[in-house]
Amino acid sequence: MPHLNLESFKPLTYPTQCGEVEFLFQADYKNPDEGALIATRYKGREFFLVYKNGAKKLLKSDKITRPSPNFILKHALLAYAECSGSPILDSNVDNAPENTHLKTHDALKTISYFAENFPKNREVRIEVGFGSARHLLHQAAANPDVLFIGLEIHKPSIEQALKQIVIQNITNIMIIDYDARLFLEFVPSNIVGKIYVHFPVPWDKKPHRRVISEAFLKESERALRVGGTLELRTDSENYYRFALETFSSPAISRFDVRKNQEIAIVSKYEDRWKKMEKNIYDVTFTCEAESPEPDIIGNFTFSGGAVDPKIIDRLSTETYKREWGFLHVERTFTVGENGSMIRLAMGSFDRPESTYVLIENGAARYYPSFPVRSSANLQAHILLDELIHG
Ligand SMILES: C[S@@+](CC[C@H](N)C(=O)[O-])C[C@H]1O[C@@H](n2cnc3c(N)ncnc32)[C@H](O)[C@@H]1O
Repeated sequence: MPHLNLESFKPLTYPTQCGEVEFLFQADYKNPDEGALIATRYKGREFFLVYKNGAKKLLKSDKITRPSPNFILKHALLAYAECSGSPILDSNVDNAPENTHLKTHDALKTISYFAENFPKNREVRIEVGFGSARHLLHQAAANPDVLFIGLEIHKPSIEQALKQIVIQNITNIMIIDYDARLFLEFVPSNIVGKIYVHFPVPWDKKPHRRVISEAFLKESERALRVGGTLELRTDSENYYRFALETFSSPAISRFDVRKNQEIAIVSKYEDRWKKMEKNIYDVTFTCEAESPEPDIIGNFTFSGGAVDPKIIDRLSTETYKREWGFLHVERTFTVGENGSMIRLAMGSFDRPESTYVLIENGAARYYPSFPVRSSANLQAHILLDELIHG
């Protein structure tokens, strides 16, 4: 993770512009000696830099709002140090200019792109955790009429894929840096031809983090068109057994199992397992029925009426558990003289979302972007709205 180790941290006067980078405001931890978040805008992305005041004085990215590609973050870190006059002791941030491959691509999309206007004019295929992107690139080149959506959460893999998309001049791939477990809720019903889940992380010690789950399967079934398939390929005996159990629960669809089946393109992982002579399992789920469109109503605006800052402090001690999921205020911050900010975890237990709510002049809003518009997040929002308005 790119970071700077500073000799001393010097705050800015906000808002301020430093070249093309804007620094908008600073949110201090409740104990300001711990550090602060710095709201930053660059190349159309808004995110927080984090200053951590410990044995070292570190300036790095906030995990929740971290921008992609990495160039944006690196540039913002260096801009902060330069404009504030904070001397850098050491860092792992190079001063490399923006990668020209990344500059010209428009394959990288945000979740709001899909949430607002999901492309529906052609068959969609989704690859979950594309890694080296060998399979994704191969499939896209072989099926030019199909739109491929690649989901990944590992930034270097995303940058690699974007580079290859430009080099190979591929126009039918969209990449998104997003958790696959959250993404499917945004996909309209009955438009997906295939969902590939190849060699997912087995998470044997933390099975709740697995991509495959009953909820994922339900959403896949809704998004798939009749005859569409969800293809799990794994070398993990445990994951295979877990998938069999999970795939057995829905009543209306069927699945097939194959062992050591050859496919057209072999991924880096598959290469490795083959050399080790491991068994490779395919579990393929086929959708057999049309699904209705999802019925998610509501939005993420807060009702009017001033928010009492004292309530924010009280909220931070509790986790509110409900049948749809939970709401938990993880941290509170102060912003300037009268503002505050909270960091929340919310939504469903197996797909929690972390987000920030900024409170200025008694009015609350999510910052820098709305949570994902899932039914559990909307429920959590309704609860939060009630709580902060007493
Ligand atoms: C073991 S690698 C396999 C990569 C590739 N499919 C292959 O066969 O070579 C698993 C990939 O899934 C990604 N991943 C893990 N959890 C994910 C999630 N919830 N959403 C999207 N990608 C995820 C990881 O970052 C990693 O690149």
